[in-house]
Amino acid sequence: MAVYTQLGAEELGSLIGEFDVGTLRSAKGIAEGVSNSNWLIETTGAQGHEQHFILTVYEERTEARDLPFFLGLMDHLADHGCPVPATIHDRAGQAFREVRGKAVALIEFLPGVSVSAPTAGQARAVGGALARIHLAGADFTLERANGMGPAAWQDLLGGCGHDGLVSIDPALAAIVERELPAVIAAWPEDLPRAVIHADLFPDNVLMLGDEVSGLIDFYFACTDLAAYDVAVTHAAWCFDATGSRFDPVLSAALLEGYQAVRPLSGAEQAALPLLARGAALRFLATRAYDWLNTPDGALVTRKDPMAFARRLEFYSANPAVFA
Ligand SMILES: Nc1ncnc2c1ncn2[C@@H]1O[C@H](COP(=O)(O)OP(=O)(O)O)[C@@H](O)[C@H]1O
Ligand SMILES: N[C@@H](CCOP(=O)(O)O)C(=O)O
Repeated sequence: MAVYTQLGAEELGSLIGEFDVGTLRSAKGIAEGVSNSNWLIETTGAQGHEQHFILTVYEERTEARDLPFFLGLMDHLADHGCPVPATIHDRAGQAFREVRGKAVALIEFLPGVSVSAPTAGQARAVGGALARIHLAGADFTLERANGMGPAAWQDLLGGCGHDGLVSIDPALAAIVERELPAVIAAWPEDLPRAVIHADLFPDNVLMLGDEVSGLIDFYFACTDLAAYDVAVTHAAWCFDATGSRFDPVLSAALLEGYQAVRPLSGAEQAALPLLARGAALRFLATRAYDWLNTPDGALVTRKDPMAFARRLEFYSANPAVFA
């Protein structure tokens, strides 16, 4: 359930009144998502034709100081023809406002559904869409460091401690103690950089058939290695939900789709096995930390860290999947 901030009808109505989108007709809380509060908003529309939007109230995991980067990037990519929702600016031209001390933005609604069992055609389309945002972001002027890079994995997994990891699964501490130092020691710094999404899981992609109609949830976007984003997307799309079964057909399709738009250099290709181990560690780290630190009864559903420990083991044992 992702509506943490309750807003009354009057409050929503006056908030919508700050934008040139007509008046509020309905507001439905959206259950999907974990980080922020989202509503599907319907208005009478500025020209009298009904319109739909997403209203997002940014909760504690999204820093307001990062919003000019995230929302500016979404506008930039939308302007460059990528299937990314643009921000609706208020009458004063601002991309976000404040309500109850929290930042809030009105965002273009895009059609489509998030798939749970992707086809090869869908994986190919996602690879292509990822490559297009990497290219289109090249002239985006803002930069943001990756707050979920190797130093954060170390902090988060260190914060779990050996015993905490063992309490999640008896094998987990040994996997982390073997993989984390090895991946960090070999982490490349000299590969091409881009503005990356950094969290392009199936739930952050809207699809209509085999077409990508929306890339959403840019709230981990940052400036980092383009090939690392390929590795994150590979880890997110090419396994079953438990991380137990790798799908070589999806893998080939995703990589082909990406390379048809932005071919990887030899150095990027050679780094993919290591970058994929890093991607698996990144999601293992946040999931393990949340597993141990989310209070019982919290609204957020904890995600299984072992699903990424299994991916990590797979990538470590099978570097040839990227050959
Ligand atoms: N621009 C959009 N167009 C259509 N649906 C959207 C849009 N943005 C978000 N959604 C819907 O809201 C849900 C939650 O959004 P998301 O940004 O993933 O939240 P969170 O940051 O909390 O994970 C998505 O799964 C999707 O169903
Ligand atoms: N994709 C991450 C969790 C981040 O949640 P999101 O809803 O903001 O994409 C994971 O699966 O661990």
